[in-house]
Amino acid sequence: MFSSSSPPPVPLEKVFQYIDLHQDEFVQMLKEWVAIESDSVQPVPHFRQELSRMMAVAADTLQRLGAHVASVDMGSQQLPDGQSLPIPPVILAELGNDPTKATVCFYGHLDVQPADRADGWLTDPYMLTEVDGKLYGRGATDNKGPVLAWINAVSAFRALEQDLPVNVKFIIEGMEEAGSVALEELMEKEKDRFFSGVDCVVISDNLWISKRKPAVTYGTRGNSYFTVEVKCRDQDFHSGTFGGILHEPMADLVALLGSLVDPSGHILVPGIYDEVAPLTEEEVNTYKAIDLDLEEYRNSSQVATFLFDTKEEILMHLWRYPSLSIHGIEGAFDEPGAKTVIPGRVIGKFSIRLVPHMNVSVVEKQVTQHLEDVFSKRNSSNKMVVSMALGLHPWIANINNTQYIAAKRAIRTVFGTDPDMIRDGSTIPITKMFQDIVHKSVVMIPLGAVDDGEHSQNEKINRMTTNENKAEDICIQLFHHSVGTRDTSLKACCTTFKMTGAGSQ
Ligand SMILES: Cn1cncc1C[C@H](NC(=O)CCN)C(=O)O
Ligand SMILES: [Zn+2]
Ligand SMILES: [Zn+2]
Repeated sequence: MFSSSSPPPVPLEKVFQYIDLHQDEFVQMLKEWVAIESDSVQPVPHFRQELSRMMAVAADTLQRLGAHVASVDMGSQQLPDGQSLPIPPVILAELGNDPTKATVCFYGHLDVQPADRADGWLTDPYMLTEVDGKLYGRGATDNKGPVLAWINAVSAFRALEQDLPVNVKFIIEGMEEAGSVALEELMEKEKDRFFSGVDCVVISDNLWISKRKPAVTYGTRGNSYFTVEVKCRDQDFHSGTFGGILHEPMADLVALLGSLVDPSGHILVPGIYDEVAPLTEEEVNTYKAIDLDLEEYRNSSQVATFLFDTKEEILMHLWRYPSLSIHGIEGAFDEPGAKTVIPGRVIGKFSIRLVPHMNVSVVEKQVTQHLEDVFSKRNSSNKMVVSMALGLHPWIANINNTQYIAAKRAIRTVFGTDPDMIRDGSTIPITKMFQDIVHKSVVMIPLGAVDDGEHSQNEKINRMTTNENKAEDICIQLFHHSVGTRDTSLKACCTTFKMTGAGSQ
């Protein structure tokens, strides 16, 4: 239980001032972190070296803060082609272990999506560049900026020799963008060790849905990621000397991929909607309350027309219905020019975003069965292999949990408004592990803006969160807010930090 307006336990003005004065240093640090090409998606040794350098830099930063830091060796990853690559260590760091204080555990990741200037970046993706208060660079918003924001907030207290109102733990990984490889084993191992005593888990790895209104996130979709290989032989063919007498792998694959979803976005895999949670009227009302300007959303995403016309339908199809996306074809000819090849072996990649109460292994069976049915009707002599490369569960939180009440109160303090209670269509694999393995509930406090361009070209984070009511003023930014319920008696630690790099303009 909370007292509704207990004053913050430390004089926060000094902390805010410190943050304002040191923001250029924080941006400089982000620049150094962005310069590290910690790409976990492309499985090549160079990037894995960059990843371990990234984790070492972060471990060092936390150590200098006075944290007790462990870098946990995660072994190596076996790739389908037989190659083995090192997995970057996971950082487990602790600062403070006062049994009278609540313990907040922050999760973040320091790996990034691939980025290549040639993909259409206006600036070097690994060189943080500020334009009009926007800090462009790969990982700026996903997730290096937010991780640093949390570290900066702690460092402000340390620099001012102010007692932190909570104990803080950090778990920081380097494989999130690759599906958090091997993380589950670590969570099992640490559930009664590192995570014991944790009162609340906070993740800042998603975006607001609005440009104006801050948000708290209570659900994410899961993901089942499939590869479907169609093979005639390992080498390509000349289409002049073989075209006309072969079952072509690409033709099979295009038909298979074409059988997955209809033009309205409806997934064609039989049974796939069977377990989707039924929609209640009460739930529809929650979408009505969300601040989403469809016109602005369309414009900022540069999409002329979405599949749906209303805010409620759009939100439901992002958050509470599954979706199927086709990602690419390995082995296909994808260069400019008119090469006359018949690829001998191709691998299609697609994924289905999962929602409550869909089950990963049921979906795996349904998809495999569907593809086998479609393939067998083609009477192709090629070989088809379907496999599910990732199976990540959907997550939904109970928004009546104490940390949601705390998060709302923190946002009200900083922004003078209640947050939108949102879900997110993407997946943060660790969240469900916190729920199912460690039995800790998670609150997500997004720090990024709706137009930050996660995973896209010209990813950015804003230097400042601008509160509309305060126009050009430097606005207060939410960093960290926590409520401890360590004893049966109420213990509310309401702490609000300012930071650089949060929110939206
Ligand atoms: C790697 N991977 C494969 N399937 C799902 C993922 C995670 C990835 N996570 C995010 O983007 C977090 C967004 N803040 C995603 O949802 O695509
Ligand atoms: Zn992320
Ligand atoms: Zn990401």
